[in-house]
Amino acid sequence: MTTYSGPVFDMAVQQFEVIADHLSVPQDARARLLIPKRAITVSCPIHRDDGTTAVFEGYRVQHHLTLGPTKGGTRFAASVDLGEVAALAIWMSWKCALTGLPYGGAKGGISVDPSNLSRRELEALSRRYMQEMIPFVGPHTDVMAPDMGTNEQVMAWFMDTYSMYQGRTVTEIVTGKPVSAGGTLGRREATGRGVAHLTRRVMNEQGINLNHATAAVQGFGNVGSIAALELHHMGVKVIAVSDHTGALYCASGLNIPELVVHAATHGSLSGYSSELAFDPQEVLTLSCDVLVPAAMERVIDAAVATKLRCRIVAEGANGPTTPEADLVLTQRQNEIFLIPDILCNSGGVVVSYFEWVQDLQQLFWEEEEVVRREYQILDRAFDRMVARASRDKVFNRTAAMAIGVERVRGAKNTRGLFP
Ligand SMILES: NC(=O)C1=CN([C@@H]2O[C@H](COP(=O)(O)OP(=O)(O)OC[C@H]3O[C@@H](n4cnc5c(N)ncnc54)[C@H](OP(=O)(O)O)[C@@H]3O)[C@@H](O)[C@H]2O)C=CC1
Ligand SMILES: O=C(O)CCC(=O)C(=O)O
Repeated sequence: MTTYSGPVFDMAVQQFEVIADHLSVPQDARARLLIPKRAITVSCPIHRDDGTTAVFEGYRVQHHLTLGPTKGGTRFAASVDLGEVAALAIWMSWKCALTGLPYGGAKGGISVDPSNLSRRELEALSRRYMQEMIPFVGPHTDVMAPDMGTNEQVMAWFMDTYSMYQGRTVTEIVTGKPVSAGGTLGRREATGRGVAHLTRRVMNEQGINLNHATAAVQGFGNVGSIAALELHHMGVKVIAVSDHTGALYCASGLNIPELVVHAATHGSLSGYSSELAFDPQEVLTLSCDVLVPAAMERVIDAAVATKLRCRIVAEGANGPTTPEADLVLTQRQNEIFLIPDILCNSGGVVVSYFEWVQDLQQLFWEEEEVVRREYQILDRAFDRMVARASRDKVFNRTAAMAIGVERVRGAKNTRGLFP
């Protein structure tokens, strides 16, 4: 029995069971690997601008502490609940283990639609959330970062709130901060950049000419917009993009640099062009070389997976593909190459790790070095996944997760029963 529930948590469990079966993990050892170590639920009251008081529920789940502090983003979205956050924390563990980072996984969030808050309300809520979390986080316990609905500014408020409590500046308490507040060069771009780097690698290995290739991107936030921009700079025609306000399509390729500026200025893709407007449902099943889901979980179900008309799925989002869709994609793996989320979007946490290391040492790197080291770690993890998939004759997600789960399991077994 567990306190966690919901479709996203169920999905994390289903995925884990596939890996546990593959690795022949005994039934009585599975809960120890899967069930999170700690879950914190807090209520965050704030004064609204109209003088009323509102209370928002916040969460933080720390999956395991076996390899070091826990690490993971903080999501502000209406969908957030304990089950979703727990699933995301579990996925962070496999991701950090796959890439060889000295972390367990964590994730947090507040059940709130941030677009309904003024900037003052957002600051009050961010500060209150961190204040409630102070007893449970720390640079060597649990280090937060951005995720959906949060950004560098929110991280700066988190860092400032924690630091005021400590009576000194503790930049290493969160990553994804602005460079002016102890952040690293290259973190804002890191996730999308990593998605594009791995996509280019697969295109090169599959003999797909980048200058003739097309891509469709769902989600135009931090991950989706940077992935689209990087692919555009590599010569790929990005023919469709979407956010929650709608989608845009242009067969000869969208002007991505202009769209990035539009989205930054207007807060969404809305209002860019009515002539290019397109059905958002169609973005995932467009005929293209690369599909980048970079928004929500569970958008590729079995029905969508059957209809996919791309050659590469580069999972920028966490958990965009359901286990039922994985069965379809396993059957279609000769046609469609999957770059699974825990590898594809891991550039974000890899550069967060660099930020934490730089903050601890107070020694800062050039952006070139950040990017070079990011790609080196991604390439190594990619090589390991491909070798494992070929050795065990399994789907890419199974191979990537098996490496992650195995590393956590190995560390737990070596340390003994209790960590
Ligand atoms: N930020 C990071 O470093 C990392 C993020 N991720 C994952 O990447 C995904 C995106 O995160 P991030 O880019 O940071 O989040 P953002 O909040 O910056 O952007 C999310 C984007 O998704 C869009 N969106 C939301 N719902 C829908 C929908 N139903 N259809 C189409 N678009 C939608 C949003 O639109 P709108 O703005 O209009 O609401 C926005 O463009 C998440 O799964 C996150 O967990 C993974 C690794 C690291
Ligand atoms: O940068 C980090 O620490 C975590 C990023 C994140 O939340 C993720 O990879 O899903």
